[in-house]
Amino acid sequence: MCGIVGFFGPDDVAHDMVFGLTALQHRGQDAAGMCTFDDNFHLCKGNGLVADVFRPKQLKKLTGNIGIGHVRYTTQGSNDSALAQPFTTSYPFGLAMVHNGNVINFREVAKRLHEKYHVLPKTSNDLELIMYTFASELRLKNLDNLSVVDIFDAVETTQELVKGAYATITVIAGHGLLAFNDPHGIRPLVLGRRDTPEGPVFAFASESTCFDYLGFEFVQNVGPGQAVFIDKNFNIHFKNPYELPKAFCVFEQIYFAREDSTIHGRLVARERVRLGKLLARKVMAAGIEPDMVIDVPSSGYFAASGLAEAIGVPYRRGLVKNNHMGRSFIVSSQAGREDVVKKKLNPIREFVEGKKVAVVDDSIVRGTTSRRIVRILREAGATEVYFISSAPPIVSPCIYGIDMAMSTELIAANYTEEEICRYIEADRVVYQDLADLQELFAEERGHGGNCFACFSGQYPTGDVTKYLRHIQEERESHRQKQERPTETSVSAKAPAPTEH
Ligand SMILES: O=P(O)(O)OC[C@H]1O[C@H](OP(=O)(O)OP(=O)(O)O)[C@H](O)[C@@H]1O
Ligand SMILES: NC(=O)CC[C@H](N)C(=O)O
Ligand SMILES: [Mg+2]
Repeated sequence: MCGIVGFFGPDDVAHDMVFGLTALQHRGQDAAGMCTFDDNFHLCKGNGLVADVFRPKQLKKLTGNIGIGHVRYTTQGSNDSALAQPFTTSYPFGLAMVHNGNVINFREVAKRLHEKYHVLPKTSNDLELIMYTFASELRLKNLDNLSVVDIFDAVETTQELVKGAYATITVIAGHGLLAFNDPHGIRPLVLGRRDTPEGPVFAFASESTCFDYLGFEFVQNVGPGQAVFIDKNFNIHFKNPYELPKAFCVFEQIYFAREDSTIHGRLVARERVRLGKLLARKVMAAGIEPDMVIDVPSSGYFAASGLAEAIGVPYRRGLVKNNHMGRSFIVSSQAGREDVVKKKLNPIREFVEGKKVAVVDDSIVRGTTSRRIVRILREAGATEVYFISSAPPIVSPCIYGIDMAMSTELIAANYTEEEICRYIEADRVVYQDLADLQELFAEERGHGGNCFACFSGQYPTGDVTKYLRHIQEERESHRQKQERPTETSVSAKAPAPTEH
């Protein structure tokens, strides 16, 4: 789940882009990159966080009033710095592109590019497939007199050929800034504007939180299949009117997106509180009577506060997060994830000692976090620990940009709730019901529809049987290179449940 930005205004954009990318750091920690254009492309990218990659020396070189940026969470290809985004190609015009998502028919697209256009991508990053497909279609147009219709036509063909999830931003050198979405609009993308005495600055970003930091006004979400083009005179053009998506990733609302972002009219923080309140019915039906509700920082907070309010039990922050640690789930190896979880969270003994604690997290995916948390809460003296997930059990792989492509690593795909409870050594485990989640996010409420594939196994992009296999093979080939097995690793196979 990468983060992307694109800026176009009267002055240099690199500083705004660093701000924007920093606000999106939660979407990707593997690599960061930026590309600006004045009379040439200026590209800076590498592995690490935004603050590591863009030092003042590099920023000075990123001149130009148009540019794109990326923070990467790898879902295709390796973690090698050569695969960091953006990517550029010199023909036609000079294109620089970033994307968030995952191309599922990557083998077919690569084959077509090779056979029809004799293109060989440099890396196995799926972004290259989107970029070269778009470039190959664009170069068939009248390049001496390129029109917006030509650009949108090339976008449309790209959207027909490339399947999966992709929110993209492209600099077309000398022409303008283009953003387009996959036909289902699975990933978020928003357009903002800031007026300055020198003229407007337009920006695209994965999440609206970027605009709050930078004093931009939110203009609109980029809808499913929609394309938006800002031309060199700062006129704005739309391919298709905005429509609500029918398959927006619900896991963005549950975990990925930042709480202060509003996506398709839904404030993420509010949705998480609602998810927490919704859990009350199940918690009460389970006969659980906690003395206090605590959250797993960071993403469990709003659901925990919602549940506490709904069941009338005090909420306390019972676990402290080391603010210098990032997210654990998006680390690419199991050893790395375990290391982050260990360093990240510490219980406040005096709050939890002698208490029956309901600990709320947004999700249990591989069980890395929950297992550790239950253990440290018990060590801190909690008498009972109930682990409560605001997401339903994750039983199916994601092929749209979350790196959980193999069902073998999803604990709920392999074990029953009782077995999971034993494995994480909790007294009770309570999951959100999928039906309740679907009701809460129901389309008729006027916010569009969602993709629930990781909970339901129903994929919105048609029959994906062969793509599931292709993606699994692709991920396995990279895992084998980078995984070090550890004692508690659940990545090769979900854990064998143990008694306690
Ligand atoms: O069952 P697991 O495989 O451990 O995955 C689920 C955990 O990972 C995420 O936390 P993360 O540390 O990534 O981010 P956060 O700080 O936003 O909560 C999520 O919020 C859960 O805590
Ligand atoms: N999570 C994402 O959006 C990843 C984008 C792309 N598939 C990559 O691996 O770079
Ligand atoms: Mg978490």
